Amino acid sequence: MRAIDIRELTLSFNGQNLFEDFNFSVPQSAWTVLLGASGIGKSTLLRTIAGLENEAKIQGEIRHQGKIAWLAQQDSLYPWLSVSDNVQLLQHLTRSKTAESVEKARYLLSAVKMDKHLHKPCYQLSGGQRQRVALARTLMQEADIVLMDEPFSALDMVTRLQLQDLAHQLLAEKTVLLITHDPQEALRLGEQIYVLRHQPAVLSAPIVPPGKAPRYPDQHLWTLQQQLIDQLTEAA
Ligand SMILES: Nc1ncnc2c1ncn2[C@@H]1O[C@H](COP(=O)(O)OP(=O)(O)OP(=O)(O)O)[C@@H](O)[C@H]1O
Repeated sequence: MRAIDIRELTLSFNGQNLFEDFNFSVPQSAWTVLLGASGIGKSTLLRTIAGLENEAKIQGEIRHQGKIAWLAQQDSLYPWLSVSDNVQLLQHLTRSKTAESVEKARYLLSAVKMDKHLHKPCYQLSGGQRQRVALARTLMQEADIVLMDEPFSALDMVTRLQLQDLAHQLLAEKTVLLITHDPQEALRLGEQIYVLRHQPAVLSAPIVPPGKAPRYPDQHLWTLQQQLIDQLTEAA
């Protein structure tokens, strides 16, 4: 089953086609990863899928099954709101917090190991802690599809590995489309990995790493990583 289906997408800014007759589909309940050179159009594609791209000229068909949530590199938490209220942002903004939503936020914050910080304002958190809260907020939305735009890229390596594992565990049933610049992250988490190249953008053949995610580097993954790096280098 396809969760996202893009047919014959042509998308341009100021007459320049980033995508032309572009076809792409994302299977349900799996992690699909997109890599590609800076400026190729990855974030634009994600915004287009989410219906948030207002400035491009867009033709073609974009379908998705179910509700979409978004997790980005810039966590967009409200710095002066508490951790708990950031997770209940919708309820906070619409003044519809209930005992149930408070409990659910607490449960999700415990899942991301942030329940000790429920009442802290978010400006007091580290980058890794903020991304944990952002992940809990994404989970609070109970979306079927999670679009991730480099959510771990600003983190140190150890925190990044921890959050990759956590996100993978907590989003196991979801359809995830992840954008990253990191071939190793792609190979750790992806069930299918594509590289976007050229302008207008063209998709590579999918790379399907063996075994279950999250994976740990072995000889075969190193070889696949080199393959991805070669494709990215060729595209640069
Ligand atoms: N609103 C806009 N108006 C004009 N051009 C835009 C607009 N948004 C994006 N672009 C251009 O579209 C191209 C693709 O941008 P996009 O952010 O999608 O790239 P990307 O692959 O996500 O890059 P990066 O990896 O650096 O984040 C870039 O050349 C960018 O300048």
